[in-house]
Amino acid sequence: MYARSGLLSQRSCSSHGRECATPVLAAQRRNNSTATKIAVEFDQSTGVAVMRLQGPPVNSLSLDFLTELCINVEKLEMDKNCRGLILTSSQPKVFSAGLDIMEIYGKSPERCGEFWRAVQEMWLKLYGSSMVTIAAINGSSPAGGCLMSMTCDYRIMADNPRYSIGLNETQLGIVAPFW
Ligand SMILES: CC/C=C\C/C=C\C/C=C\C/C=C/C(=O)SCCNC(=O)CCNC(=O)[C@H](O)C(C)(C)COP(=O)(O)OP(=O)(O)OC[C@H]1O[C@@H](n2cnc3c(N)ncnc32)[C@H](O)[C@@H]1OP(=O)(O)O
Repeated sequence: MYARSGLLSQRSCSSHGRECATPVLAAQRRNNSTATKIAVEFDQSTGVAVMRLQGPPVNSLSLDFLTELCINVEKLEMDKNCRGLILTSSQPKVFSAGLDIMEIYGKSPERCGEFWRAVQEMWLKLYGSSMVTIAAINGSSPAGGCLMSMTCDYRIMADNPRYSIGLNETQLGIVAPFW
C-alpha cells in the first residue's frame, strides 16, 4: 500500500543528487503477492514517510515481506519530495521477529539462495538509502529485525523491559552468508 495523492510512477529520475533505480526492479519482478504487509503514509508537508510493518503475527521477514518492503523503499527513493523514512511496526509488542525461519527450514539450496538474496537486498536498500532512515522499534526485534534496524541511520527503542533486541540467530544455528 502506498498512501499518498498520486501513486508514484516508475520513472527514471535524479533528485537530491541521487540516481534512481531502474524502472524494472528486481524486487518488483519477484513480487507475486497481493497481500499487503507494509503500509506507507507519506506526509507531503514534512517530506517524511512512515512505513508500518503489518505482517501478523510477528512481522517475520518472509520472501514476500522482504519483496514488498524493498518495493516500497524503492518507490519512496524515487520521490524527490521524500527526505525521511520512519520504519515501525503495527503489531503489538514486536517490531520484527527477524527472518521467517519457515523460509529456510527444509528448503532447496536454490530457494534458500533466493531468500538470502532478498535479505541482502533489504539491508542494502535501507543502508544505501539517500533518505534519512529511522527505526522506531516499538517491540522486540531479534536477529533479522535487529539487522533491519541497524541498517537505518537512527534507532529509537520503546523503553520496556519485556522488549529485547540483538543478534541471537546463532542460537538457532543460523549463520548469515558471507556478503
Ligand atoms: C550487514 C549485514 C552484516 C552482518 C549480518 C548480521 C546479522 C545476521 C543477519 C541475518 C540473520 C538473521 C537470522 C534470523 O533472523 S533467524 C530468526 C530469529 N528470530 C527469532 O529467533 C525470533 C523468535 N521469536 C521470538 O523470540 C518471539 O516469537 C517474539 C519475541 C518475536 C514474539 O513473542 P510473542 O510471545 O509475542 O509471540 P510468539 O507466540 O512467540 O510467536 C507468535 C507466532 O509467530 C511465530 N514466529 C515467531 N518468530 C518467528 C520467526 N522468526 N519466523 C517464523 N515464525 C515465527 C511463532 O512460532 C508463533 O507461531 P504460532 O505458534 O503458529 O502462533
